[in-house]
Amino acid sequence: MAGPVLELEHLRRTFVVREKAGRLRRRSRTVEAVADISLRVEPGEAVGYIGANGAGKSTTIKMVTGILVPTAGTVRTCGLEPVPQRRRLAAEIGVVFGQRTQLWWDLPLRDSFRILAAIHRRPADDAAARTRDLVDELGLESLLDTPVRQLSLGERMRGEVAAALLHRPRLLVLDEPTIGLDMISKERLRQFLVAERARSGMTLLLTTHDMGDIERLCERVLVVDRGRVVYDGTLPDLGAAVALQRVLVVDLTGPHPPLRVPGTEHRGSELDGVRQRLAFSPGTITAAQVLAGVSAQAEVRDLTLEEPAIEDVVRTLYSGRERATGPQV
Ligand SMILES: Nc1ncnc2c1ncn2[C@@H]1O[C@H](COP(=O)(O)OP(=O)(O)OP(=O)(O)O)[C@@H](O)[C@H]1O
Repeated sequence: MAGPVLELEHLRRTFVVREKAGRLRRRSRTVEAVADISLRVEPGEAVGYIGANGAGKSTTIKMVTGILVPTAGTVRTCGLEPVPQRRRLAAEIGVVFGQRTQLWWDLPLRDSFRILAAIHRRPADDAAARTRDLVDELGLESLLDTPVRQLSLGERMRGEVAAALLHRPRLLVLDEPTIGLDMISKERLRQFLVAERARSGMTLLLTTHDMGDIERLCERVLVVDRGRVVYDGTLPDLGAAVALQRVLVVDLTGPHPPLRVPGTEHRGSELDGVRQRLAFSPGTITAAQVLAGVSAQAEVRDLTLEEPAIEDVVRTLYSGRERATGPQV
């Protein structure tokens, strides 16, 4: 089908909350979760939808997937109106909420897949072949007979992603898919998603607080703040706009004066310099070069690399806009 996968025009959603205003009185307050969002996503795009807590991401996702009715504006997902055409939409999209499950808690994974294939009315042989492929690619074979409640978080998330893709949706919506996962599980899921996109050409919409997810999976980034899109572009351009920095944390074998490595900024020492933090911009110098610079001066016992926090990205971006154009209200 031609046309955009997502088309949002002046989308708005408010909530009325009742709160205490004295001992007996209560008053209503309107929360503007999504203030005014317009955007288009074309087939095959991979879009990261990021922002601080409470920025309006989940509310947008809920309107896009037909869980919430907009207060104003329009939303079309795969050419459909999500709420009135929810059944047709279910055939076009797959959704994974990192904090919720679409699997049957007490049933073995295998049975959840069977039920979902039946719900989507897939022909038996097609459903079996598709399930086999996904089980294979996501390494779920040995888990098929395990009840979902006994799976680890990483295993369950792989099951959730398989369940969302069984009916070959055109759009996969992932809301915090890697939350709480260890590095290995995150990487495994990301690798699968990269490969699956290359195979199927599906469109991806992803919310996350993990910049690693964005880096690996998304070509386009939308930053939302207080219910509005404040940035729409590539991650490298976002990095240039807010000088996204990473921090290399090194533990040395003994006390050491502050390290001076060209191209980095010393961000502090602890325990007489046993632990030191060096900030750098990945566009200017690589982590390996920073490490080489440190190793030339001191013996490194351990190291970690800190990704920039999305909250910092948004804060920097927003304060930059306020300085440049005045507050956006
Ligand atoms: N059902 C609701 N009733 C009242 N207020 C709500 C409701 N859902 C969301 N909100 C409010 O709307 C705002 C946006 O919430 P939303 O969940 O969309 O943010 P988010 O960007 O997804 O945040 P997070 O990263 O924490 O998940 C918040 O202030 C939230 O408290």
